[in-house]
Amino acid sequence: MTPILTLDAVRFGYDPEKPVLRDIAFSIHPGEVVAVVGRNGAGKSTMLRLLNGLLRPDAGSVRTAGKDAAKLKVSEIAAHVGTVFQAPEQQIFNATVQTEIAFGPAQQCLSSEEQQARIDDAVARTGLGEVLEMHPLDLDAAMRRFVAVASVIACRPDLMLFDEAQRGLDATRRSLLGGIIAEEKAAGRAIVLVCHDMDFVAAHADRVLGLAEGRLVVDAPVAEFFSDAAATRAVSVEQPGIVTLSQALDLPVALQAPDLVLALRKRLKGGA
Ligand SMILES: Nc1ncnc2c1ncn2[C@@H]1O[C@H](COP(=O)(O)OP(=O)(O)OP(=O)(O)O)[C@@H](O)[C@H]1O
Repeated sequence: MTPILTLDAVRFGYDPEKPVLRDIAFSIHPGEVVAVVGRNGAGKSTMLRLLNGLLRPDAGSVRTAGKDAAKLKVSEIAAHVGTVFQAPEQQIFNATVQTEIAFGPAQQCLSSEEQQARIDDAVARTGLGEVLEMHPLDLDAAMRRFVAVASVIACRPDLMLFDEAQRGLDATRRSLLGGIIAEEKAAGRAIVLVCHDMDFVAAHADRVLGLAEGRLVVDAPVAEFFSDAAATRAVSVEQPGIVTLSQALDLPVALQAPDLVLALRKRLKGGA
């Protein structure tokens, strides 16, 4: 399968003499949900900015949709890579929720019917139907986040970057965001989550990229990563409670409560 995006031997430093990221190499394929983890300052947000072209590597290459990203403008990369930034107020610039969500599809070569269909779909899936005429910055922080999410999903990019998009959301909205991630994955789009919340990673990611000391020290399927104490230690994250519990019960690694319940039921029936 052709990757959506490939990094090869990427090095970057805000001061080129002091690289924040070194020798970074990985590819992202359609339908993957990839979590980027690591301690504060490990370089996660910097890596996202290399993926969406806001930063350019000092060495190495980024290929986006099969092309050398060095030859693409940020706007050309944005047609393939959409970003929900940590602070949505930094990306929101329209006076109503409706016009904010409509902005992206209007930049694409789409019929007005297709634009409207994408806007309606994004509004319905993010639950913003009641606030379309409001100024996005008059909404609470969680709703503002969903305005940013709706603006990105309405563009249907190949790859979406969510920088701590789950942070501060209540259980209902976390579940709404998780559902959107699953729907986008099912539609063959890829998602990168920069995330400090390991329960969210366990529930929604397929694969983990772990950064430490500016290097990619983990690239593993999520269950394998959380089962490996040395790997979680290397990137300074804790195992989610559900993984600790399944290991304590000597069951296969569960990433969500229903998996654990299933494994327990199987054991009680004498099946495991
Ligand atoms: N605009 C900038 N100019 C100079 N240095 C920066 C800039 N942005 C980040 N840094 C530095 O680069 C390093 C990596 O920062 P980055 O924000 O990418 O880490 P992070 O893993 O996303 O951290 P956090 O988990 O706290 O968000 C840190 O040492 C940070 O201080």
